[in-house]
Amino acid sequence: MDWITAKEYEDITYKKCNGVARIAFNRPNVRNAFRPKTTSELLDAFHDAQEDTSIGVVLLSAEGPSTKDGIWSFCSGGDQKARGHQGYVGEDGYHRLNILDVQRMIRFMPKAVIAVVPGWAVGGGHSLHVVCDMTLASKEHAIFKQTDADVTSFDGGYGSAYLAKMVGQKKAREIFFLGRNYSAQEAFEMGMVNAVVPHDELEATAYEWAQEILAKSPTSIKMLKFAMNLTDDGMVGQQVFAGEATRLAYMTEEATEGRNAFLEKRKPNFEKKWLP
Ligand SMILES: CC(C)(COP(=O)(O)OP(=O)(O)OC[C@H]1O[C@@H](n2cnc3c(N)ncnc32)[C@H](O)[C@@H]1OP(=O)(O)O)[C@@H](O)C(=O)NCCC(=O)NCCSC(=O)c1cc(O)c2ccccc2c1O
Repeated sequence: MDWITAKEYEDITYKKCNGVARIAFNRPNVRNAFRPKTTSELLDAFHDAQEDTSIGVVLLSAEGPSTKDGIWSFCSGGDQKARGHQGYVGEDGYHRLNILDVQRMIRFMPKAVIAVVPGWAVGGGHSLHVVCDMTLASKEHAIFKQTDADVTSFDGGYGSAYLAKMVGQKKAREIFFLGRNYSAQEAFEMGMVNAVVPHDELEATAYEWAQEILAKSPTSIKMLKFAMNLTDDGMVGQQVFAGEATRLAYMTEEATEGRNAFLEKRKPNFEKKWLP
């Protein structure tokens, strides 16, 4: 794989290769905890990947291991050192909970996003893997854990309610109420991980999965993602799906006729356009 750096950041790395974008947490010595700078950088990189028509799949991964103790992490959630009275405090002094913006970006972006989990996926880091379209986990090092109820910073949206749709209500409550550690294999068995992969093969496997998706029709992948989101996303899910339906409608003859009629100041002629 010939990854090319797309943009330099402080808290993340951002690379591209053959239709795949790889966005990776890069604070391994604090288990890849995120602070407002991290989330701003994530939003910027995800936005770039969304706009780039050569990119079809995004891998959300992590650099590592920690240079302090050699331990691998995906993300340990909000940086507790950056947490103030109302939320996480940015360099500008304002309090933010903007990881939820990142979740929505992943959820609503018209491209597949795969979480590549090389180690700890904890708290808000656990919620991030939940919101990604698929998850691949390191057989040796991935550990899934929910600490939200330990630190009074709970994700009442996708991180918990959507997780419950994924693994079942009883299991989701166990994950949040007990805050235990789960191995990649246990996470796979409960349905929140797609595959358990030997650590050395994790990144290559994620890239291969991305290449398989890239061979499919982009419109189909987008519409299928939004269709699967729709039932859980209420009116916003309908809006996102319907927006793409409108885009497809723009491509019809009748849309051209409607637009031309307006511009030519005449009545549109939709005769014989009532398709069965
Ligand atoms: C992840 C761990 C279970 C790993 O344990 P381990 O024993 O392997 O490592 P250490 O505990 O010794 O950590 C090494 C090193 O990293 C620092 N660190 C780890 N995690 C964080 C963190 N989240 N913030 C800051 N620093 C962290 C740790 O202090 C050590 O530093 P040294 O200087 O001492 O070397 C374990 O580390 C752990 O439990 N971490 C905390 C997990 C956690 O509670 N995360 C926050 C959950 S809440 C959250 O993420 C969240 C954020 C939001 O913005 C939300 C917004 C809206 C809704 C919900 C949100 C939300 O849930």
